[in-house]
Amino acid sequence: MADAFDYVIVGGGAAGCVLAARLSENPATRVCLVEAGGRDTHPYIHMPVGFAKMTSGPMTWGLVTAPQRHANNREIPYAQARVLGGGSSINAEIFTRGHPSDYDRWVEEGADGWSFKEIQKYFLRSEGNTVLSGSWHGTDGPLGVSNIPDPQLTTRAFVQSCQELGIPYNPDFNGPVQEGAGVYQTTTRNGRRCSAAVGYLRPALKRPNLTLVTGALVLRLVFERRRAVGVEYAVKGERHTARAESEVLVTSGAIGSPKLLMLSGVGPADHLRSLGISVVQDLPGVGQNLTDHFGIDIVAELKEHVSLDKYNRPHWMLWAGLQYALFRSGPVTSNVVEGGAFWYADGPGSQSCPDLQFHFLAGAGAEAGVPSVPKGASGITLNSYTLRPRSRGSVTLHSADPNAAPIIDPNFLAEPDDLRVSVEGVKISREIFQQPSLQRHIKEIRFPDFNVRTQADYEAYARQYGRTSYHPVSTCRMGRDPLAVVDSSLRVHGIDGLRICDSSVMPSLVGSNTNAPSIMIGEKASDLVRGNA
Ligand SMILES: Cc1cc2nc3c(=O)[nH]c(=O)nc-3n(C[C@H](O)[C@H](O)[C@H](O)COP(=O)(O)OP(=O)(O)OC[C@H]3O[C@@H](n4cnc5c(N)ncnc54)[C@H](O)[C@@H]3O)c2cc1C
Repeated sequence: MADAFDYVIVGGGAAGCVLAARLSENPATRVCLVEAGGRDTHPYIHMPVGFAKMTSGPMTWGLVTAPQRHANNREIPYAQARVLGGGSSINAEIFTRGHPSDYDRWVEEGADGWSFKEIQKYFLRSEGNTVLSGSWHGTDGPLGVSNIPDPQLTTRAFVQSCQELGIPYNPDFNGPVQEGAGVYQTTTRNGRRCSAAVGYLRPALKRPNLTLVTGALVLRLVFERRRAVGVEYAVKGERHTARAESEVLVTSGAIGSPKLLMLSGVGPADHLRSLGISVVQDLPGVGQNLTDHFGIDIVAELKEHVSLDKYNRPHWMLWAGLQYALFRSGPVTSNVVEGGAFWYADGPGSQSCPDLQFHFLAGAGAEAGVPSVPKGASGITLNSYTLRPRSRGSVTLHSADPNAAPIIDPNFLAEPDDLRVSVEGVKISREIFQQPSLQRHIKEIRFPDFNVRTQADYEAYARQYGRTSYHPVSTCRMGRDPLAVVDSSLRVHGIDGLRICDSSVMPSLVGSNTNAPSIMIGEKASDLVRGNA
């Protein structure tokens, strides 16, 4: 017999953990959270620097893109989390929230009630900032946010180089002004990562009305006529059913959510039929509109060992480990991607808000698939992307087998403007590296090398080296148009008892990293479900 709950939540990622914690606040509500990955016990998750070790391997789904037509037909590694906490357990911990105009645009795109003014309270409710306060910041929320205790020398040089280039210092990217350069705040507390699993779920797990099932791949949603009534999942090959007497809430992320809907018969009818899947609801937008930030890295070799690469050598690694174990300080408290900037491809004033974001990594070769410096040398990396790309891709099914990876086609650089803005990002990155504060540490910019000079060279570089920035969204877009999948209360069009409550519902990509916005969606979803919104 199936276990029965009021709510079954599919996917214990950033948004799913928020929802499970909020809905189980009412002791009379029975909540079940089902996660495909394991518990978040690995030490790399909790040490901020561990991010660099987790962009491939057992805590990811091991995905790659379809050949990217506009990026030299490369099949690009596509890291997405498969562990409790989802992306919030393996991400780079950068805490940014987008620009207020991103949310106001969502309203124009059909998401009534999601203007910045209306959703800001959810950002504030989630945020437990240990440094900043005032009308732009929450201090009491479950999501710990703090400053990087001891930014690397090269990070500080990066922020100064930006200023030398004319990009002003900004101590708070989440305040009234987004533009400028500074050191990111991170989702950490007391020198440890604060994922949604740590901040939200862990304290809630002691509640008897909250059931957590991990290592459980949800195979399909169960429908009675047009109502979702539960889920079928597999643990170690054994099948189980969890019944939802109120609603099924899908929070499987921008890749996992459309995949699960399509496996369950909700999606583009022709595509589903071609795979032998019976159609419950024809929704052509499921899996469409995939949007992601296409990040392009430049890498320099340093004259001396003044970046985190120094700690790749065993004796320094041991030293860093001891410092962290004894004092919770030192390089292990770094999220690696310490520095950042928001700026303009065509110069200040060219847009009403920045159209480029930069990430400075105090090291080289930290992430899977990114070029590095010669073995034994130390390096630094600067990544940039166009904040609001126009290219749209898709997630479709390879087969009706729930264990098969879907076809992920972000369609990077399909739109000429994305290439143009991206190239400006690479040029500005190079200029930042050429300013005095960083120049004094740099031996040689290795990627792009000195052969990259003309516009055509830069375009070729972007096509060859660009990659995911791990921000897929919009594959189950909120809205009213024919390609919208959910309404502004996150209910799936045409189906009862089913909502999608994660990054996949964003009407369009926000101009920043996407963890805090996904957590905000989880917060607002919890109010929509409880009828408090
Ligand atoms: C490597 C990496 C670095 C990033 N860096 C940053 C950063 O520094 N700052 C930032 O703001 N954002 C960052 N992001 C993005 C951010 O983490 C995501 O936007 C956010 O986690 C999305 O939340 P979500 O709840 O929509 O999905 P996720 O957090 O991905 O959660 C989805 C969960 O559902 C589970 N799942 C999927 N399918 C099923 C199924 N069929 N059955 C059961 N469970 C299932 C998955 O295992 C996963 O745990 C990064 C992401 C990654 C992957």
